[in-house]
Amino acid sequence: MPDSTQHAAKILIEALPYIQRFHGKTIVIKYGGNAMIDDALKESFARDVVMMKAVGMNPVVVHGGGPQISGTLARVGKTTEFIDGLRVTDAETMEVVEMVLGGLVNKEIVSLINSHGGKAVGLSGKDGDMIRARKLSSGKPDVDYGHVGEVESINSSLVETLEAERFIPVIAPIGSGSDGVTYNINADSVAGALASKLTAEKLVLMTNTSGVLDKQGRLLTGLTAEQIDHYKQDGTIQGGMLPKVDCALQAVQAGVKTSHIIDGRVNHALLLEVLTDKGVGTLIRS
Ligand SMILES: Nc1ncnc2c1ncn2[C@@H]1O[C@H](COP(=O)(O)OP(=O)(O)O)[C@@H](O)[C@H]1O
Ligand SMILES: CC(=O)N[C@@H](CCC(=O)OP(=O)(O)O)C(=O)O
Repeated sequence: MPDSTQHAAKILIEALPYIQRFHGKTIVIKYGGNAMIDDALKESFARDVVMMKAVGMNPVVVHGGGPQISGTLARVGKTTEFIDGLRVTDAETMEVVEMVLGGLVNKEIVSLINSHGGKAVGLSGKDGDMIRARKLSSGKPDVDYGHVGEVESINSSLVETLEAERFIPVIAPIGSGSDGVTYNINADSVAGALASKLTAEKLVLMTNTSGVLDKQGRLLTGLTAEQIDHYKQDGTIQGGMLPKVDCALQAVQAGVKTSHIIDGRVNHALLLEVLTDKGVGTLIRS
């Protein structure tokens, strides 16, 4: 056998148990804005999602786009502020967030997946009344996040219908309040809540670090609830990593089998995580 055929056969043999184990199972993937760095990586992500669907898994994509929102705000001369990893969102910022996430970023991902042979459908949490949100309180008297929301409830019937028809849902993290107000929700939180609602097999959060790192920059390959608490208190975990570990933990506590924080800057990181036993990031257990 030529070397390349042997190599492909070896990969397939390694992947087979995972393909069987995850057949028909839902895997919620959070694709962070920081992992959408260049065209080659975006292509690799789209190929991985299509491949997962082709072998019988049900990938559901929730995307971010924080850097893309910040870029557009800067172009229109608007400053933006993050507190504990969340963007303080006034009414004008909310309009930009909805345009960038629900429009540009969502449709770019849908097009990429479709150009690789998938059948992606782009949605925001408003479609099918999927994400009911309420205003998020900062818990501090002097901090008002504005239009930042938290998930109140999820109606997953639209996602389930799409999955059953072999579509790949691609969801922008925007929700409506019962008061009709539009809310900007951190994409990690939406992915976690959706994974819990769907009792997904896995929640995979793709970001721009090799996983959760300790103070010396070493990868923490596994984290429990107690360790997360400890690393939050001593400041090891901060900023954008805070909503990530919180929702990853909530998801496993709600019945999702495993949550993973992985490096979206690595080619085919998603397939490596799902189809091999090479741990490529941080695994979070309840
Ligand atoms: N302990 C930690 N390990 C890794 N990254 C951390 C840690 N604490 C804070 N961070 C920060 O969290 C960032 C990831 O969050 P964020 O920028 O919101 O990414 P994304 O756009 O993928 O959601 C990392 O780039 C890093 O700056
Ligand atoms: C409330 C809040 O912070 N919302 C995020 C939504 C997008 C997001 O989560 O994007 P990433 O995953 O790329 O960071 C924001 O406005 O940036």
